[in-house]
Amino acid sequence: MTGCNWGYGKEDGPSVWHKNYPIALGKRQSPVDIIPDETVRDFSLGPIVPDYDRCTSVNISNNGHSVVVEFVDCDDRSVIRGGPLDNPYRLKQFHFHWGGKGHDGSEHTVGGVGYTSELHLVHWNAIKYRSFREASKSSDGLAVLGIFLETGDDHRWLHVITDALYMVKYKGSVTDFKDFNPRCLLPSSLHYWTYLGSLTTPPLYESVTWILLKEPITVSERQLAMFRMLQFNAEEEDERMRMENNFRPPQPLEGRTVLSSN
Ligand SMILES: NS(=O)(=O)c1cc(F)ccc1F
Ligand SMILES: [Zn+2]
Repeated sequence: MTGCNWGYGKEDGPSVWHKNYPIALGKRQSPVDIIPDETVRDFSLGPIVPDYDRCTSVNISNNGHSVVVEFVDCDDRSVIRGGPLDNPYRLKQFHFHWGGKGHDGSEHTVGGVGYTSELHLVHWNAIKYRSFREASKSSDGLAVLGIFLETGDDHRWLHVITDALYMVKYKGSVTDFKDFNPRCLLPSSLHYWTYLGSLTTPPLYESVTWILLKEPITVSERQLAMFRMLQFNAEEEDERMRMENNFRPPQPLEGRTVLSSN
């Protein structure tokens, strides 16, 4: 598979991904609409424990679909454990999904209502698998911690990320991004919903244990607008396309149960 044949436009967006990625029509696809009254309280679900204090961020990049911050994942220096997870999962990267000006852009919705944006912290099961690539193809290979963003006051730490966005305006750009600890992006409560799902972009592998925090974090419209100055296209491409609405809409639950921590 050379190059990237999918996007978020009319011709290459989520409604046609199934043509090249038939798993898009599968039984454990993500995102989903979470209906709180239909979630099941599971008292055996312990707290989720993100342990990022020895994390090593490396760079920030524009991959033509989102802005991504990558971490050193050659050992267990930053992991998430507990909750529905049987093993610690290593932090690999985080990225965002967002909408257009004045429009929601989260992937998961709650009671049919979307948030302005959604942050995904992507982790992989290095106990059972030897690489992220191998884990990403395995049913218990990945754990993604999802955090909703709502608009309000400036987020005290998000500026560290938005200040770097001008350096990665175009697809394929990457720049150093050291000493960033994503702990500062977590809300105060770690209460969560969890369910078994998939990557929300091609290849859409059904390998993700989703852990969605119930409490959103607050960012300002001005901070969010900075994400929209990114572009889907590379610098040398003629067609300039603002990076926004890079989210997949909710997919059928297909009989899955969403569990609630409490
Ligand atoms: N949006 S996502 O967290 O499901 C995701 C994470 C990856 F590492 C790769 C593809 C993805 F779609
Ligand atoms: Zn994502």
